[in-house]
This record gives sequence, C-alpha cells and structure tokens, in this order.
Amino acid sequence: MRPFLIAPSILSADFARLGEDVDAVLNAGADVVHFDVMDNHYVPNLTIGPMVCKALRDYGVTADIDVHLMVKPVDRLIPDFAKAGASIITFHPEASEHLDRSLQLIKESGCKAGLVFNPGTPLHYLDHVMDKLDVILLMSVNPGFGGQSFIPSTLDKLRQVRKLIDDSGFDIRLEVDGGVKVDNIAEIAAAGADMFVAGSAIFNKPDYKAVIDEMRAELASVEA
Ligand SMILES: O=C(CO)[C@@H](O)[C@H](O)COP(=O)(O)O
Ligand SMILES: [Fe+2]
Repeated sequence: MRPFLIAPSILSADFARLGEDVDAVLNAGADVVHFDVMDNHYVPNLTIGPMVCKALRDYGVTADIDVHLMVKPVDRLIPDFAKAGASIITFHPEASEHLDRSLQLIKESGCKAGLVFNPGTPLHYLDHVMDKLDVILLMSVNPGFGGQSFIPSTLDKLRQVRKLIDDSGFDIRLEVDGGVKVDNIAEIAAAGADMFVAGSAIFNKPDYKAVIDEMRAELASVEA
C-alpha cells in the first residue's frame, strides 16, 4: 500500500484566519488540505467555494487541495475549482446526472478524480468507472457537519472496497472522512484506508503537531 496521508478538514479551521490556520496545520505535518464544499441543497449546510480555494493558493498554499463536493448539480463547479487550484475533486455519485461525464470533466480539467460514498450509498456506482478513479472516499458519517461520531459499519465497507481496489489493479487511494481520531485511526487503516480526513480531531486541539504525531504513531503500528 502507498504511504498514509493525513488530510485535515478545514471545515473545523478558523475561517477568520484561514490562510494562517492552513499553514499551521501543514507545518505541523499534514499532507493534504481537505476542502469541504456544501451547498445547502445536497447537504443541509453552506460553506465555501472556488474563491476561497483560489485565495489559499494566492496566500501561498502549495500542498494538494482535496475538494470534497457536497453539491448538486456537480458539473458546473468542476472547471471553477480546477481553475482555482484544486488538486483532487471528489463528488457524490447520486448527485450527478451523468457519472462518467463528471469524472471525465474532472480529468480533462487536469485534476485527480474521485467518488464519495455516504454510509448508506451502495457501491454499485463503482461498476464501469474504476479505470477513471484516482480516489474512492468512504464517508464514515452522514455528510454536512464536522464533529460527528465514526459509524462503525464503515470498517466492513472499507474492507470491501480495499479488496475491489486490490483486485482491480488500478492505482486508487482509499480515503475515509468523518469521526477519524487518534484512538480509531489504526483500526481504520487496518481495514484498508490509506488517506485520512480529520477535522475536529486536529483543529479543536491547541497543538496540531501533537495530534498529527500521535496519528502517525498509531499508523506506524499498522504499517509494521
Ligand atoms: O465532509 C465532511 C462532513 O460532511 C468532513 O470532511 C468533516 O468536516 C470531517 O469532520 P470531522 O468528523 O473529522 O470533525
Ligand atoms: Fe469532507
């Protein structure tokens, strides 16, 4: 498996000083910036759009930005986020009228592409599109809010998707999002995830480096 990646969700960052907070978490050892886009339509919350992504790039953020689209419709935001500096764009398959078209649009825009599965979303959306995926993201909470508890049935789903990826032979990251903490990250990694979104677990603590170091120590026990 590839090296584990820690992706803090900036949903729990301090929006009044976002650039500084993102710099702080990257300097603390985070790998990727997870950027949650909510539209008050597909999910019951409203967050940030391409202008904020561009502002982070203009501020000097060079790390990968992982844009998690919780929006419906999907397609018209894809080129805007690509222009704004997104590295990865993921979306929820049931929010797209034309799954294959949305994936192609992301790739043509020069970004990595991924599908996101809510806890209750079936995996059959993966049929016929595995060759177009760079990331599969399993939600371990229902989308819309940070600070929720990890849903344990996600572990079985992770094991299923890990097998699908390994059997496919494609180079696809398995990302998990929601309720990831120091005390469950090892179990989640053992179930097959290799990219970990964590919002409240990191940003709600005063010392980001201490939390990320603890997460890496837990992950090291799985790698060994
Ligand atoms: O996409 C979402 C929520 O919809 C996530 O990215 C959350 O922001 C993760 O927050 P925590 O559960 O880690 O606090
Ligand atoms: Fe997310």
